[in-house]
Amino acid sequence: MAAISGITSHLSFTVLRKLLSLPSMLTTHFVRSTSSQPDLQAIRDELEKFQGGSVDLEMDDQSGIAIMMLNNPKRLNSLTGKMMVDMANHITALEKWSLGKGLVLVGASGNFCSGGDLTFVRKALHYGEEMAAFQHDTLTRLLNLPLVSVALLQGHTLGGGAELSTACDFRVMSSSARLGFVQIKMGLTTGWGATTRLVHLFGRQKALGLLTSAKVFSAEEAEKEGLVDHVLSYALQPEEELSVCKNWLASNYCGYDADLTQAVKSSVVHCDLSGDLIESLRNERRVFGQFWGGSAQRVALEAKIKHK
Ligand SMILES: CC[C@H](C(=O)O)C(=O)SCCNC(=O)CCNC(=O)[C@H](O)C(C)(C)COP(=O)(O)OP(=O)(O)OC[C@H]1O[C@@H](n2cnc3c(N)ncnc32)[C@H](O)[C@@H]1OP(=O)(O)O
Repeated sequence: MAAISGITSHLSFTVLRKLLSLPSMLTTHFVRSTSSQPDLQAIRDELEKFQGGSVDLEMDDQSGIAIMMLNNPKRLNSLTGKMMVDMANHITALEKWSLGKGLVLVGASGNFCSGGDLTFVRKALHYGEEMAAFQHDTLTRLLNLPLVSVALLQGHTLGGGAELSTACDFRVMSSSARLGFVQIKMGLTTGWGATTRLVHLFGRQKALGLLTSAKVFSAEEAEKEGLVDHVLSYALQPEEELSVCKNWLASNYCGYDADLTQAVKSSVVHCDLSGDLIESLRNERRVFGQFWGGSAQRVALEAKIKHK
């Protein structure tokens, strides 16, 4: 959304926005359908019946970085209903993790995720909008976690797997991996919110191209298109790539106190969601006031840091 300066422009924008009743691009709360409010608890109970695989979470208080692993390797980590519920539960735990700074979303056995588990998909053809409602809520919460998140794309990242990758702040890709939004080839549009996130991430034209072409990108092509933030060296083995990705996250984006890292991410999310510059600046001032004169600032001043 183009930057708007000045109070008057802002007021006219706010009025225009209300007149056009433009929906905010992303919301902190699950986007409620006009027809009814999905009962997420009932959907959770139903999805849980579709067993297979798991999503596992390791939270390392020492480093402040958690690893969330999609664990259905015989089926290339495609997601069953039970795995969707596992992921939602882990995100609830991460929302409360006071020592958290970062999250790596990875698939087991050197493969990210090849989308919805087609056995689950075939059994749940009556349950599409409910599944989508649950996944929209989960992936919006994932994207808005007060942590810096990165998806490690190895092997195949297809369909819903590609959608999962858009619900992280960054994407790191293995040099031999492939990434594609193939839903249109499956007779579908996106079911887990990626259309909204792709337009927000890359703009309308690029989002439209990704979704209508169903192109499957190599790592080199994905990097050239700006779809991923870093491509790993060819020399690495799959098991080495997770450790390299965790170090990439730690050294680039999780080098400072957890409370500061969480405050910065939360302010970025607040601005992104509010679509109201005055409100966002008000929130930013409130957060700034929490740290000004605090211990971290006093230690930094004492250290006479030179930012060379
Ligand atoms: C909202 C979600 C969205 C939707 O529902 O609309 C979707 O994500 S739909 C699913 C989109 N994904 C796919 O269509 C991927 C289908 N699979 C493939 O294209 C290939 O498996 C590929 C390219 C990922 C890998 O091919 P390769 O030849 O290297 O391996 P295999 O095909 O032999 O796969 C190994 C093993 O994994 C099983 N598998 C792979 N993907 C899925 C999946 N999505 N669901 C369930 N099982 C999957 C595959 O069947 C093989 O198992 P096997 O027992 O040997 O048959």
